[in-house]
Amino acid sequence: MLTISRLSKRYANGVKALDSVSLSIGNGLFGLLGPNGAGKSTLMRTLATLQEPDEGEILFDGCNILAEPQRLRRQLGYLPQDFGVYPGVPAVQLLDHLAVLKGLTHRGERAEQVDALLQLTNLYEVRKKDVSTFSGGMKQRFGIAQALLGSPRLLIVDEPTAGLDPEERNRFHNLLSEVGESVVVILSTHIVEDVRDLCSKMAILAGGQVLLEGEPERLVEQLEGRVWRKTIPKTSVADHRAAHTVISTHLYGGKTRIHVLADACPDTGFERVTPDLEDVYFSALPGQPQQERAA
Ligand SMILES: Nc1ncnc2c1ncn2[C@@H]1O[C@H](COP(=O)(O)OP(=O)(O)OP(=O)(O)O)[C@@H](O)[C@H]1O
Repeated sequence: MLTISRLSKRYANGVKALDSVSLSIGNGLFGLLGPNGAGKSTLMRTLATLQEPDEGEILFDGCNILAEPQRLRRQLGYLPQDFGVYPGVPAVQLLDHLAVLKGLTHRGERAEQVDALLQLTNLYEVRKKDVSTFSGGMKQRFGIAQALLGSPRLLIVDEPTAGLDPEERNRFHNLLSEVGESVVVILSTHIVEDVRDLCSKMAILAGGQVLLEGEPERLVEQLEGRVWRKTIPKTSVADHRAAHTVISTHLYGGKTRIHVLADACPDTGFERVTPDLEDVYFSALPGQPQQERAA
């Protein structure tokens, strides 16, 4: 169990990246969803003990990780948003090197674990290839392999699917959900589908604050019957925003579709739709209704 209490962080330039964040995270996959600049990476780096908060407390299975970072590091796997690889080094060799850095000193055990992780991430066939030549998806799978070295109990993955094509994202999702059966996984993302497909618990972070927290299905249920859709000319978007609680706009077949939150039919031409997690996400965000849904 990971318990985060009143975590705050202000950078030297005055930006308050975390503003009294409190969360309780149990086993399974936890999705931390938020737009760019929400504070997700700051929170991930803080949990990974790479930077310190100004205030707050983090307990992992009762251990205060800010006071004893080394205890957490022994149980931690971390896939940062950007990670570099040494050029000219085959995957198997790089993974072995990272395993040594992670404290796997027994050569035989290390080789066994490196092979098993290359198999798990479907990279065994390309293990002799230079990691710097890998595609984005292969690199991310390699990133998960290195994060799983040493059998961590807490796995932190920061925006792992950004830039992946649908097939690779799907493959990555399958891999994460397999891994999530045995460890606590925190997945930070700005992609709603990542959370919808994978996570049994989630929180929405924006402006350094937790706006909403719960089970995705329950959160969607709370919007049941209250989301309305209309296709409108682009020129009347502003009028609709002035008149209704527009939670999102998106283009569909070249036309503008809006989603509106209302307890009863807002106006002529609206049809009730089954809410989805994007509706939850956009209705929770401050600054709406400027949000644009992905098509
Ligand atoms: N080292 C830093 N110094 C100053 N400001 C920073 C620093 N790192 C992040 N910030 C600012 O803190 C806020 C939160 O950034 P953070 O990277 O944690 O958000 P994020 O949700 O991960 O966003 P993204 O998806 O764009 O990475 C942003 O306004 C960002 O510009």
